[in-house]
Amino acid sequence: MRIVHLGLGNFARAHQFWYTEHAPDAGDWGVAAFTGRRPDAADQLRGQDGLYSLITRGEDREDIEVVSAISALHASAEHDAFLAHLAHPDVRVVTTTVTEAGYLRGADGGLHLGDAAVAADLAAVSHDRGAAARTVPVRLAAGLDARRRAGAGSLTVVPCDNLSHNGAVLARVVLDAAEHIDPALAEWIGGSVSWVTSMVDRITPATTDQDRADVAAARGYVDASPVSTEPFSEWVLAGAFPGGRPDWEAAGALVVDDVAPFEERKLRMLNGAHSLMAYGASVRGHRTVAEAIADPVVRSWVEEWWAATARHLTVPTDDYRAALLERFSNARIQHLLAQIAADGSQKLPVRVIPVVRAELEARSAGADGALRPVAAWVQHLRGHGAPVQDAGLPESLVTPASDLEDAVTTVLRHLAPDLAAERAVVDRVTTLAREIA
Ligand SMILES: NC(=O)c1ccc[n+]([C@@H]2O[C@H](COP(=O)([O-])OP(=O)(O)OC[C@H]3O[C@@H](n4cnc5c(N)ncnc54)[C@H](O)[C@@H]3O)[C@@H](O)[C@H]2O)c1
Ligand SMILES: O=P(O)(O)OC[C@@H](O)[C@@H](O)[C@H](O)[C@H](O)CO
Repeated sequence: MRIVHLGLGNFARAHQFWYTEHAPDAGDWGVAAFTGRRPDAADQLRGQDGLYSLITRGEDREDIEVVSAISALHASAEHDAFLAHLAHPDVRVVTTTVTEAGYLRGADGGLHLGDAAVAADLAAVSHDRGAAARTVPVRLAAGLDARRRAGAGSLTVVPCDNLSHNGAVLARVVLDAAEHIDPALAEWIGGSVSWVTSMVDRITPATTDQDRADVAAARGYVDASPVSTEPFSEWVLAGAFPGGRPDWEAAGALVVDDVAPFEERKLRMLNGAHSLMAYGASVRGHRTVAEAIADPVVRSWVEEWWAATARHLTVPTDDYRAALLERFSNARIQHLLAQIAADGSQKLPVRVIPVVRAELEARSAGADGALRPVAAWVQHLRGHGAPVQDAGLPESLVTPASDLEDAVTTVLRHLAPDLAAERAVVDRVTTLAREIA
């Protein structure tokens, strides 16, 4: 085993594990996969030796393949096993898919020291290096400490969540944790750990009973935990791998000097449109992305959002937009808006607000395409459409004011205080919110 993965979810199984499976040197690697929080995913896959069926659903054909990249399965609570893997010199790469919320950043981008779980983990690990830690930044810092003490050598960490500059983001929170535990650990990490930034893309919904039934019907075996995904897949990485890596490029990954232009386009155009639909289209009674994009009103909102984002990107967007429309319209992918709606407080500030600012700066009259996702989020927080699931939501936004304009002001104050002070912006968001619900 030479890769350790944190956050055994569907996306890792459709994406990073798939690339590892299809690398020509796959046999030299193998993944020790840990769940992010609950043990369920490991329990389910243990019953089938880590094997699972990947269903690729295109508009007009479906394929099923069995992926065998997982070599060991662990629940997140198996902290001793995590420390042992990280202390082993064979392990060269750590990957993560723990959602945006799992990085536990504070307002300044550093580790959220005020978070109760972070504080408890730091206290425990500072006192006893082997103590169980639950939060990702402290788990990783503790694992790196085990590696340092074992003299197991350098390591590369590759975050695979939808976050801009995810390598730097993860480095910062882990280094903050390390500094707190032992400044010498932070110094060792600075010299021995490489943080790779990666842009990941493959639409992968949660598993349904239909997925299980489809595998049983097509293959004649029971898979408790298949994954269904789309044919499209992209992985763009930048950074050093001093200890080596699978030949992911041979499986289609792209290694570049700068991920930023790919990342910005994807996060804004794809994930931004997803967020807009999750909040705005669920209010109109739609359940899935395919249903939402088939609604001409929603489609016009998405087109307007794309036009706003495209005006401020440095890479071409025409083909990308056309491909996105096709991907969103793939009705065989049952991507639930309620799933995408989670954790908006982590997403809007990075996906939507920069576009709002750029639009307001560039076009003094109106910026509806960029402001609509904010208006839709306000209505979501007020109880319209998909249910709110957002552990990081600040107290002030849990129950926004019943008066719409007051709610808009409160939300804007949180997202961009300067904009909350601009009458024209508050009025426009209020009008757009009224049109949505
Ligand atoms: N599903 C997709 O289409 C897709 C595509 C690109 C990127 N991603 C990225 O992958 C992430 C996971 O998506 P998924 O489809 O695998 O979801 P999933 O629900 O199947 O898995 C989520 C994983 O994250 C872990 N997790 C959740 N919150 C955590 C926390 N606070 N701390 C530690 N671990 C935590 C869970 O335990 C689980 O292992 C997304 O949030 C996104 O950043 C997903
Ligand atoms: O939780 P998010 O918003 O980061 O992601 C939800 C979906 O937009 C996301 O999973 C996309 O399907 C994915 O990013 C496609 O590559």
